[in-house]
Amino acid sequence: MASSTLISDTQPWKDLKDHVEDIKKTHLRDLLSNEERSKSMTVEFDGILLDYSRQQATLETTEKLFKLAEAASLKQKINQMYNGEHINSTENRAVLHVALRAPRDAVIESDGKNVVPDVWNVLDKIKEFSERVRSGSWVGATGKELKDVAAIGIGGSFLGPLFVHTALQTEPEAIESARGRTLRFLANVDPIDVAKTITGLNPETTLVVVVSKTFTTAETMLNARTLREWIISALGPSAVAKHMVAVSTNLALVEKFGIDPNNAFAFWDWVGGRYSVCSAVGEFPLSLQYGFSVVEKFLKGASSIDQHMHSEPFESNIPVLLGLLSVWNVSFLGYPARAILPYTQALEKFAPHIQQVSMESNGKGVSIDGVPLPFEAGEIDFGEPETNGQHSFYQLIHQGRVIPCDFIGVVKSQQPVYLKGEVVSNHDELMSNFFAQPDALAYGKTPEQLQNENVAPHLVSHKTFTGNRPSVSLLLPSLNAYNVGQLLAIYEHRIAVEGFIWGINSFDQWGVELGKSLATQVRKQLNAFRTKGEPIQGFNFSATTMITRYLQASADVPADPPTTLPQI
Ligand SMILES: O=P(O)(O)OC[C@H]1O[C@](O)(CO)[C@@H](O)[C@@H]1O
Repeated sequence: MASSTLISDTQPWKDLKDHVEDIKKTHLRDLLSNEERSKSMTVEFDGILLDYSRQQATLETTEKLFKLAEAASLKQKINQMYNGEHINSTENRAVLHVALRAPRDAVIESDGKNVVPDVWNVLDKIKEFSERVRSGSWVGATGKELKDVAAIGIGGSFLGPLFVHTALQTEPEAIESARGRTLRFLANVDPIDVAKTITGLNPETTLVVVVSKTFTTAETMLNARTLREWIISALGPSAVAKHMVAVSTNLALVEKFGIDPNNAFAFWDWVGGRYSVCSAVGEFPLSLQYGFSVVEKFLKGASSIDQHMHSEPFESNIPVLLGLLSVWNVSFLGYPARAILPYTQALEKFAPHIQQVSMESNGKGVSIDGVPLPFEAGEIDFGEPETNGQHSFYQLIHQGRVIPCDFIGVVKSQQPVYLKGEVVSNHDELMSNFFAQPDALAYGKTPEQLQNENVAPHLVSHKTFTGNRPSVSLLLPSLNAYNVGQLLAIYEHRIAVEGFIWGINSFDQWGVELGKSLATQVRKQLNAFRTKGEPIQGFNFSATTMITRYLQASADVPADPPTTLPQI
């Protein structure tokens, strides 16, 4: 274990700690009356507007945060990431998701090799293969076109692609290019998810894409074997070659599974699972559904933010500002959560994706050198598309705990609706809430205001809003593939910035291992009980009782059952 300095031991960290007292004396109501301050807290880049004037921060706070960035060597760490250094030190890997969306002529090196040509070889192969499937020149075992895709994968091999797919499903250009096609995702090992995925699909017209970086993830491999059985039982074993393809870094295991490695799409160990949506993990299924040209726009949007993140001074660098402010909220103001509130249904799956990117990256208890952190790192992320959340958890956000909020709005709706005679269009109605909520949180409502409104005295405290609740607002010009790419990259980089400041490794995930290995022990015992009647042993009283109860109550499950697939 090394003994490098923790960021909390540095003077800028201590200065910020002291500064909290000054900030506690302020109220957003007053801070927002300073127009100069507000003006300097808006940033615009490539059509995106960030307004962070509703943060509990003054210009002094941001100055101090920039000093903290300096103490954390933020610039050097960003450069190390872009230069392909092995910043994921516990796995001895580079972190180069930026190379996945770099222009064809860019040079990004990892271990002395420019990786961009490899990236584009795979992208070209994705383009070529998806065009063959989409044009009907690659057909299934019975000669029928493959109109439907079932992508099997979990975690980073699922959440990012699902978020992008959901965002594009209602986008006019994407709708046109996806006409007549279906893309579904199978993630959960729960057989109900298998049933939901294959319901209404015909094996004859379905292409199954197995997406797994390692090709060993228990859930994904069982689901892959299940859909292989679904194909084989309908079309025979030889159909697998036509109906199953893969995305993985482990091409040897792909072949062992029975998928022709020529029909596999590679990526590399320098792509973290949760940062892999721009690799074949997302690009291949999305390209099958929407065509490569749509996917390429998504990559270009992400690339634009990559360049901004790399070269823009911190004062106007959107991901850096967002990252620093998150650290301020979590580590100094003591707000452990963050609500992600997109005012567009198309971003329905954005918060679930960011939950993994953020919580798997920054949910760490030790520094990158293995030193226990004397402060909390990471955020609890949650969110809903609005205005649904307003009718669900906003009560707590307004009058209960303080939860810093990300308001994400879009200028032009993907699907505008105008009704003659209505006061505003449907999108204006939605956006009225986007503009109102941040101020409601910031200003609140005082007892004096309520008294002036003649509110009954016994209700005044119930109707009081303390305000002073921080948020940031991001306004996107529209939500096409390009903007979706921008949004993804902003959050990926913001989360990396937070980790760089906290001095943790945001690119490993050892915390997911323990539960997996305990499940392996349970799996063995379930099998031993069902096949040989062996008693449950090696667990504590609680687990033994629960497992035994489960097994006894499902004793009708045969020891060696015939293959059974969902019947819906
Ligand atoms: O792509 P794979 O190797 O199947 O892994 C899936 C997911 O499992 C994890 O390792 C742990 O949940 C994630 O980091 C990863 O995205």
